[in-house]
Amino acid sequence: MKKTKLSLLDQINNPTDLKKLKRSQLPQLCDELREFIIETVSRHGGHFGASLGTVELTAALHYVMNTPYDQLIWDVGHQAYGHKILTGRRDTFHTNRKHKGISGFPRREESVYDAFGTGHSSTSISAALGMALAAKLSGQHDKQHIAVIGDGAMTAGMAFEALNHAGASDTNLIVILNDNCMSIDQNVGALKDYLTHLTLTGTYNKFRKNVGKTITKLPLVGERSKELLHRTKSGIKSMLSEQANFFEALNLRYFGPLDGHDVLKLVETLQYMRHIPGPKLLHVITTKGKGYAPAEQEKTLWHFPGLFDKVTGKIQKAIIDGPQPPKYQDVFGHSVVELAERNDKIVGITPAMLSGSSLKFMMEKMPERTFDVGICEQHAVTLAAGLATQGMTVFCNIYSSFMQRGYDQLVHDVVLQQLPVIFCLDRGGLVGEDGATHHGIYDISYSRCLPGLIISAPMNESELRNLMYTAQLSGLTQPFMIRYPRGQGVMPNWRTPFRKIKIGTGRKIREGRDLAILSFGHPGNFALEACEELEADGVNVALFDMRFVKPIDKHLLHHVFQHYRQLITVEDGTIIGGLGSAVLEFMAINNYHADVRILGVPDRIVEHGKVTELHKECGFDKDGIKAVVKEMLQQERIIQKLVKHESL
Ligand SMILES: Cc1ncc(C[n+]2csc(CCOP(=O)(O)OP(=O)(O)O)c2C)c(N)n1
Ligand SMILES: CC(=O)[C@@H](O)[C@H](O)COP(=O)(O)O
Ligand SMILES: [Mg+2]
Repeated sequence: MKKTKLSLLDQINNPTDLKKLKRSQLPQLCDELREFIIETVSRHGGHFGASLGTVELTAALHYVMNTPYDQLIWDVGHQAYGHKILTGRRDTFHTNRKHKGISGFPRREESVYDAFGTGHSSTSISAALGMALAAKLSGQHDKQHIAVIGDGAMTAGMAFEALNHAGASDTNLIVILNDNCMSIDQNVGALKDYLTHLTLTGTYNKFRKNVGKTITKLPLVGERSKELLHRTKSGIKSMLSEQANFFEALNLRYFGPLDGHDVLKLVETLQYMRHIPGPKLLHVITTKGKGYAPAEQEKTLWHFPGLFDKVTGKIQKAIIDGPQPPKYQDVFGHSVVELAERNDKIVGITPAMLSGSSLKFMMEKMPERTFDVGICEQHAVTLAAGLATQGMTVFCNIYSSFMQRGYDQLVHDVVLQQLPVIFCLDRGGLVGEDGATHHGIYDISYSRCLPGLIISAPMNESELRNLMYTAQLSGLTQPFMIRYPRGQGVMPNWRTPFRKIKIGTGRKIREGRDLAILSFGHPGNFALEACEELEADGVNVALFDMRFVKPIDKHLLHHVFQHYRQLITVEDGTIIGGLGSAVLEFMAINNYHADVRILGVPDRIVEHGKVTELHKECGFDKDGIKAVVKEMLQQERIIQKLVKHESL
């Protein structure tokens, strides 16, 4: 049987194999790598456009650099599929983001080639600089440290903090700025405009590089020639560019802008750069979704398209009968527009998640009152605080895990000044395939300890609307947090009339005799299903939706502890410091005694997988709740029998 010729990609199980290729073979390798990513993501899902945009850069980096000795860090990491495939994970790549499969982001524990775990943006330069300083202190002067960071990730404060330090540290650091003019949505801000200017006035750099090459051909006589070289170039720089290059102003040697899809040019440039000491920045221009027309044309949609037909470019839509409940994010997005249409003090803020949060609806309708601030959560929070001091009603929408980035601003700028900012924390709870970096499971804990912060979670879409409506009513004098999960709610007919909710009140969902469940947010629906199924087995369980974890409904808790000996709390968040802890605190303070089980996310790192798999794994899905009810009641029966026996 004719043996099919192995493709180049099939021959590459690590970068050592890659280095065996002739340079002239690299363009073909890139074509094969791009096709492999398209094929696999079309069938298995995952982030898409970003990895297509870095195919050539990935191949060039692993061809030139001595990975894993040289440290290579991928910022955000959603663009590292090519890196994973070339570093020994080609044959497991189909398990990407799947339960017990490889992660969708670089992970140190997954591969020696993953120098640093990423997932939240803008950490790469700091991490690479840390590694570079360690190498310098250990005398590893030949070691390279490369941070690949996008133009979106470069807008974050910590990227600038790192650049500020890098420019003052004489280390072997290469920052590669992958500039595709995109974040998830269009990139925003003055830096984006500057990079465009830099790209358009590329003359300076090309000319400087040619001058540089000519001079370096002169017989180098040590420092004298280097000094001459540097003086000549700085003279040229001031002559050619009316403004100094921003990065050079911070003392990073700037190279570029370079065509980020010209793999041979990238190889040549990286080889040249790796021999130049000190911090450097290579500015490459790429196209997000490169090589797959639909992804090049609709970059935001193809950032994360889901499954698709790679031939037709048709994205698969789940076919489910009957009316479907909306995504919570869309309920937020449409409801904030409804509220803003009747309250002109309302403004909206998102740190670079315009589409993800659905604040895009408000941007479309009232752009002058909607602010996409870039990947700048810290700035978003304090911007909101500033707006609130002037009487604006601010809906600041930040994914729960990304809010971790703005925690000090929440404490210092909002809570300590008791400013009435409304924080809508989307992706509150386990998120699924994005995994540990993106699970929004600490927000209940990290906010419950803050004085004067109202913390709420809707059980469904109608409740979300009512909480949003209540929060924006005039007279709010405290910060107000509303957290809700990724994905759909439970109400196809969700556009219910706004209704004011009394802050700090829970609500009884169903009566019960044997045991009471206290839920917070969307998991109340899992508990309701469990109660209804248990009813069929003659088990009669009460359900209360707490709705607020701060201020907690003390009246309701007194009622529950006075009528039930067994309680279960359910929340989509860590069990440390969440609703369950609040209930136990109340029980102790008021000297009640009951058998309380706390269901939620256990105190360990929860990886990636379908969100239903993770709910099951953590034990707070419908079946998990049912099992705990039965076990508790069984235990109660045994205790009752023992007590009865002893009394005879
Ligand atoms: C702290 C943080 N905020 C927001 C995000 C969500 N996010 C993931 S990728 C991305 C855009 C990144 O843009 P860029 O760095 O330019 O990479 P590109 O997708 O263009 O390759 C954003 C906002 C994140 N991962 N981390
Ligand atoms: C890479 C990244 O951080 C974002 O793309 C994130 O994965 C978006 O999450 P959602 O899909 O929940 O909007
Ligand atoms: Mg970008």
